[in-house]
Amino acid sequence: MIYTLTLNPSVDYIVGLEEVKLGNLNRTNAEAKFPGGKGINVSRVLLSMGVNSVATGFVGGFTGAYVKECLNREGVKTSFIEVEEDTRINIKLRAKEETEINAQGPNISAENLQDLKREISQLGSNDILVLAGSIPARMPENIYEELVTICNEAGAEFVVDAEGSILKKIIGYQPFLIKPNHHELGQFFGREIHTCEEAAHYGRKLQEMGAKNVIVSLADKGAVLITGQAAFAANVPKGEMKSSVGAGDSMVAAFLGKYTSGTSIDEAFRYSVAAGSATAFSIGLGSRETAEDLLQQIHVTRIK
Ligand SMILES: Nc1ncnc2c1ncn2[C@@H]1O[C@H](COP(=O)(O)OP(=O)(O)OP(=O)(O)O)[C@@H](O)[C@H]1O
Ligand SMILES: O=P(O)(O)OC[C@@]1(O)O[C@H](CO)[C@@H](O)[C@@H]1O
Repeated sequence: MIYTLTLNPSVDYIVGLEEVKLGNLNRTNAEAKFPGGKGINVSRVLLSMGVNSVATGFVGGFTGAYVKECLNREGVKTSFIEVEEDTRINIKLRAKEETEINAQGPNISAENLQDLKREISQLGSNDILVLAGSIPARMPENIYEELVTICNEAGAEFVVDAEGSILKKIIGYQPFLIKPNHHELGQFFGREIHTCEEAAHYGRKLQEMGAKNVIVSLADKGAVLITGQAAFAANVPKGEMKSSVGAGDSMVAAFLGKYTSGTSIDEAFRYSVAAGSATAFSIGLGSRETAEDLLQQIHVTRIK
């Protein structure tokens, strides 16, 4: 079974404006809200592909109830731990540029944390845990290391989709997959990365440091996959960019969903790019139909 862990879920409030005028009253011309958080997005995309998963993490208050209710209504299985404070609301401004304001998240008590660790220690060798997104502000900073250690002890594979500073801490624990974007990869190595060739070079270093598979996304410039045996590059399809929120999560979901269903690794990668772009071309997560329509435009080439 695939489990997704979102330590810091959110209600994503997406608002459209012509222009953001700082220091003024701004009125929106469109708005939408979704259950958010990286692991939750992974579970929702998996479901759209017909792949079951269990979404776990901490939810609380009216916003937490909203997140849980939306997921349950869609059919995503959940096993959340209830916390006292409200799940955060993240604001995504869609004007000429995208601007995101992500909140810190609720307090997580020592008891909440113990419950989570107990849940993860129950995983087994047929399970994969996707740990994704930020750590709520008042949680221990080494929480990802603690959780992936429990995963390793339980014999479960794990995937991490989080900022470069978190990747640095967990890379040696041999994640099955990590998916930095080119900025995060650049932060990791203290340099700028602009091309698929550079991404493949530095992605290979992450694979040598412990990651079994590395996908580096470069937004509209393409993506690369580095495995123990080979490296592949893909172009991205053309389309109207609507909101990139969740595009990276869609890639993780589609790669895992396809690969664990027996699809070859390069084809799973091609599908992952299609799912990423389907989301980039949608408000909210892209549908399976949109991803499948885009597939034909995507070509994967072996580069090593
Ligand atoms: N302008 C674009 N045109 C086509 N596809 C895009 C575009 N921007 C993003 N994508 C798709 O989304 C994927 C992920 O984009 P990106 O590299 O920005 O990752 P990310 O920063 O992790 O995403 P997120 O915005 O979810 O954090 C890309 O590999 C691509 O498939
Ligand atoms: O603050 P974090 O946890 O880093 O990111 C949270 C978030 O921006 O990530 C998702 C998109 O990837 C959104 O649904 C959500 O609002």
